[in-house]
Amino acid sequence: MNLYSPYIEFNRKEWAELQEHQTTIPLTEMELEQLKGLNEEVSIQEVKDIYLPLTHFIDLYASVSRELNRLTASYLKKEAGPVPYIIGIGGSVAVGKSTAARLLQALLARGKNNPKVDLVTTDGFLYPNAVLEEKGIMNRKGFPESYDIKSLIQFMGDVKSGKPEVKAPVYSHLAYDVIPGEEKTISQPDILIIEGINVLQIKKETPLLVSDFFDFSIYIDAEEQHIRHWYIERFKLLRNTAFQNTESFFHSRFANIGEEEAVQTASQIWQDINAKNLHENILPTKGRARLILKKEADHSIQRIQLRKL
Ligand SMILES: Nc1ncnc2c1ncn2[C@@H]1O[C@H](COP(=O)(O)OP(=O)(O)O)[C@@H](O)[C@H]1O
Ligand SMILES: CC(C)(COP(=O)(O)O)[C@@H](O)C(=O)NCCC(=O)O
Repeated sequence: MNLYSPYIEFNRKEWAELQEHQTTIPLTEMELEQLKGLNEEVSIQEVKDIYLPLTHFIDLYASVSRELNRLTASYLKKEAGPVPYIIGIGGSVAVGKSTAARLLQALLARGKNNPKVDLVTTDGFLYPNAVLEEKGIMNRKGFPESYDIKSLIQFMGDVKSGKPEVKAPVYSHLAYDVIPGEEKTISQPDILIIEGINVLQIKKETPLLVSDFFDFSIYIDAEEQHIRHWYIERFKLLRNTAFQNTESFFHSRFANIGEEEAVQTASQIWQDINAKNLHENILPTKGRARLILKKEADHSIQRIQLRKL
């Protein structure tokens, strides 16, 4: 290992072995099966080797952060109030952010004192399709200009300040749009996970960045060829499920297309929109994450990089 690298690097085996020194009771077989139901995609081995050590590591950081908040309040003689520990998860479209976020939420909620763990995705802060159409940027959904970044920053500030009830708009992959009037209420969680392709981006128009509110950040990385394949597979899955729903934005266009045409369509959308966004706006944010999880073709995480500070 390069002693002067900004990262501490682990291969899968080294990371999994961190778990052996844990005193916390490991997941029971029944809990693992329950998690499988929640995250049918992630293998139990992946939970044991990667996500359990990650959960314990984040737990450690969160408990030190809580102690620092307590000591600060005591020194300043000011009651700090509840300050959520905020974890950001970034990475490409279809790299596995929401799958990892759901699993991490379930595992962290099992921690000492059963912390309240909420999960929000930045998709909800996309402008509605009507606005994207009006701005002529429907083909740039997911690019920085397609988000109401000021509302997202306001949301982050309200949550971090411990406001009792903070509302986040909700995006539907079925409708392919923000759901009018639908909101998710965040009520002083102990931990908030916020996942999205833009969580580590630097925007010049806002004095603060989304990541200024983070206590920890993760970038899920993979070779583009793998992510493209995962995107196409997800599109095919959606075609056979969500797109069959007449409510789906894509129903009329994609519900009855053949497999070959579905692959061609997904490949074109990937190339024209998501790959361009990955190169221009998402991959450049990888170095800002505290932890980089590198996936291989089968979604298994084989390399973990922890930025020293
Ligand atoms: N660990 C995993 N094992 C197997 N499949 C996965 C895993 N993580 C994600 N996937 C699959 O990859 C695709 C993209 O995952 P998703 O969580 O939707 O990505 P994102 O939220 O980054 O867009 C989905 O079809 C999902 O089922
Ligand atoms: C809404 C999204 C920007 C969010 O990305 P994700 O949650 O998939 O990481 C993306 O799924 C998307 O819709 N991109 C536009 C091009 C496309 O239809 O894939």
